[in-house]
Amino acid sequence: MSTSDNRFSASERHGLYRAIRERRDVRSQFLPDPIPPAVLARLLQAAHHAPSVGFMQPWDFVVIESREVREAVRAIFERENEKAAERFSGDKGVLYRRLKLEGILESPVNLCITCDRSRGGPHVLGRNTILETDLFSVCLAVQNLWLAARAEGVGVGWVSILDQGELAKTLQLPQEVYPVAYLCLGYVSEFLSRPELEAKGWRARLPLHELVHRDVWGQPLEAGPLETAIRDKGAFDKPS
Ligand SMILES: Cc1cc2c(cc1C)N(C[C@H](O)[C@H](O)[C@H](O)COP(=O)(O)O)c1[nH]c(=O)[nH]c(=O)c1N2
Repeated sequence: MSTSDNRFSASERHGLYRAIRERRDVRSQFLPDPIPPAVLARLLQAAHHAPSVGFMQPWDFVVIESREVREAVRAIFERENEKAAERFSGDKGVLYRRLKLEGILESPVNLCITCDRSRGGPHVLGRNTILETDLFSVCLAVQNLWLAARAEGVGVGWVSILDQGELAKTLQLPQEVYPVAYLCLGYVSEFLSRPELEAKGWRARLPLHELVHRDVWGQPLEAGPLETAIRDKGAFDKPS
């Protein structure tokens, strides 16, 4: 049996890597067109198939279409964003204030993915030592949904400039349920070819080879096949 017997076909692999490469955080390009229920259901299924600590599946999905609720969340954003802007001074502050960092009202659907920290009882397999693993699991659900959405042509924007207590109150979350991700979803006029924060000069993608260490932190990868392959960006853009 060859090592590649379990591989996806070339076109399936291309599709998966394409979704990873071309997934974007969307804020400005939302169209008002509704997302058909079958499409939204597939995205929720993708999220629900994420790995989770002890198979805890700690997530719930609050699907928000109500204008009133979205306006309340938008007001929380406005307050928090004003505070955030004050943390950046000079040119950075000017640039920050120019950035659009949410599409709460422009997108047709908002989705809050939560973590029920009490699900499955007090002792969850795998969560005894690292308590945050339930929150990590919810982040994986978010990423599954984000990638599936890209494949469906649906844009997703994560809004984290929110006071979590106020958000929980607005969404009437129970005490033990924590709002991990507030997402804006909708079809888009375009997916930008690179991160908007990079295009607008906020921050660039770091070179991967500088982030890969050998055996212990700080020990760079020596020149060799792995280092060469990592530097060959084309291999990721066009996987064989
Ligand atoms: C946990 C978390 C929280 C946020 C984000 C992401 C994640 C993972 N991002 C999106 C973020 O800015 C974006 O992913 C990067 O700029 C990279 O761009 P692409 O996602 O590749 O388009 C984000 N974007 C934004 O405009 N407002 C926000 O509040 C947040 N919050």
